[in-house]
Amino acid sequence: MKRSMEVNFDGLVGPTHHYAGLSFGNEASTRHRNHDANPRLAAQQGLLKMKSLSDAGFPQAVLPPHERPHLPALRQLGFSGTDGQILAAAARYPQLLSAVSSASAMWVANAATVSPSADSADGRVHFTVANLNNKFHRALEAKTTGAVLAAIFADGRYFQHHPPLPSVALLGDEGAANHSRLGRYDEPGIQLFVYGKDGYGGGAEPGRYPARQTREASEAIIRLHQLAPERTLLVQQNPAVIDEGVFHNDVIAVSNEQVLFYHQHAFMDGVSVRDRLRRRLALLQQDFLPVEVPADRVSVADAVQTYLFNSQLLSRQDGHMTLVVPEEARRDAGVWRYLAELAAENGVIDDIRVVDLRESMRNGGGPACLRLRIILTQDEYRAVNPRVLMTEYLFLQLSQWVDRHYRDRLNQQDLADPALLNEVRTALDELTQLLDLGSVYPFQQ
Ligand SMILES: N=C(N)NCCC[C@H](NC(=O)CCC(=O)O)C(=O)O
Repeated sequence: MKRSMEVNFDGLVGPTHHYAGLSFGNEASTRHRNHDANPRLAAQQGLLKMKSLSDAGFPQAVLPPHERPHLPALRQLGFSGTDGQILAAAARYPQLLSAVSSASAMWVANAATVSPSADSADGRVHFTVANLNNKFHRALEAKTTGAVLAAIFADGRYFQHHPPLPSVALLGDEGAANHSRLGRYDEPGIQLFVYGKDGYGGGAEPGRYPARQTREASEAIIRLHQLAPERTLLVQQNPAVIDEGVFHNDVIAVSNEQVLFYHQHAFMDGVSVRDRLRRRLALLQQDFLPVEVPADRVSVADAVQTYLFNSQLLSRQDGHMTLVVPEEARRDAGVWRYLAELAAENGVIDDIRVVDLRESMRNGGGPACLRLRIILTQDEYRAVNPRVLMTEYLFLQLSQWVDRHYRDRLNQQDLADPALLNEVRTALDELTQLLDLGSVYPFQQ
C-alpha cells in the first residue's frame, strides 16, 4: 500500500497581480514598487511550476486566487455608491486601492498552518487560517482563505478547521512560512515553530523591520492543533536576519522529512535548535540530517537576493530529494557553485531543479512561498476535492482560462478601471465552476 505523502497546494496568481511596495521589510516588494507587472505571465509561470513538478511525480494541487479589488473592504472604510463610484473615489488613495487589489493571496505558504493527522491528538489534519495582520493587504485574505480551505477539505472526519487568531499585533500569525515539520510522513514527527518576537515584548527584536510572527500566536496554534509538547519546538528567528530582509523563516530555512536545510544565521541559537531537533527525533527513533549553510559560503544578503532557501525540498520515490530553486539562485555564481557541490556531495539532496518565477519573485515570493504543503494519508487524500488536483487536463483548462481572462500588463493606475473588476469576477465565477468550489467569493454571496 502507498503511504502518506506530501501534497503541494500552489496558489494560482490572481488577475490583479501588480507591484505596489506594500510590504515594508520585504525588500523585493519595496524595490519593485510601481514597476509594470504582467499578471498573465505570472499566472503562467506558477502553472508551469505546478505542471513540471506534477509531471516529475510530486503530488500537486492548486488553490484559487481571491476576489480583488476587494469592494467589501472599501465599503467598510466608508466608500459608498456603486462599485464604479467606489473605485473612482478610492483611486484618490493609490496605496489603499493597491492594498485592496493585491494578488498577495498567491503566496499560500502564508494562508494557514497545517498539522498532519499523525501529530494531532485527535488524529485529524488541523488547519489554522493565518490572520496576516502585520500588513493590511494580507489581512484581507483570511476570510476567503477559510472558505476555500473548507470547500476543498470538507470532510469533518479527517479535517479540522480553525478560524484565524484574533487580528491584533500580539497574535501576529503568518502561517506555514514560519512552520516546519520534521520526520517521516506517516509517523509522528517534530513540528518546528519559528517566531519573530515575543508579543508581550521583553525579548530580542529586530530594530529596522517588523517581526510578523509572535511567540503567542505559535503557542496558540500548538494548543489548537493538539500537538504533544515533546514533539514541538518553539524557537526564535534571528532578529538580525529579519533586519536584513528575512521577513519569514521560509526565506532562510526549509525542511522535508529528516532534512533541515538552513543558513547558519537563521535562528537565534542555531546550535541549540539543531541539538534539540536531533534529540527529539532520536526519541522517535528517527534520524536528523541538518544541512547548515555557512555564512562564508552564502551571506544572508545573498540568501535574500537569490531566495536559495525559499526552495522546495521534495521527496522522490527513490528515497532521495530534489531541491527546487528559483532562477535567481542559478544566476548567482557563488550560490550556484554551492548548489552544485551540495548535489554532488550531500547524498540525500542530489538533484537541483530551477524554476522561473520572476513575476512573483519581484514581490518577494519564491517557489516555497507559492505552496502550502499538506501531508495526507491515502484516505485523507481521497477526501480532498478531486477537482483541485493537478492533471494534464486541469493544467490545460487553467492555462486557457488564464489566457482568456488575464491582462499582460498592469500597474497601479489600472486598478480603478471598473472593467478590471468585471474581468476578475467573470474569471473567478468560471474558476469556481471549474474547480467545483461553490460560492467562496464575496461577489457570489
Ligand atoms: N515568504 C513567504 N512565504 N511569502 C512571501 C510573501 C510575499 C508578500 N509580498 C507582498 O505582499 C508584496 C505585495 C506588493 O508589494 O505589491 C509579503 O510580503 O507578504
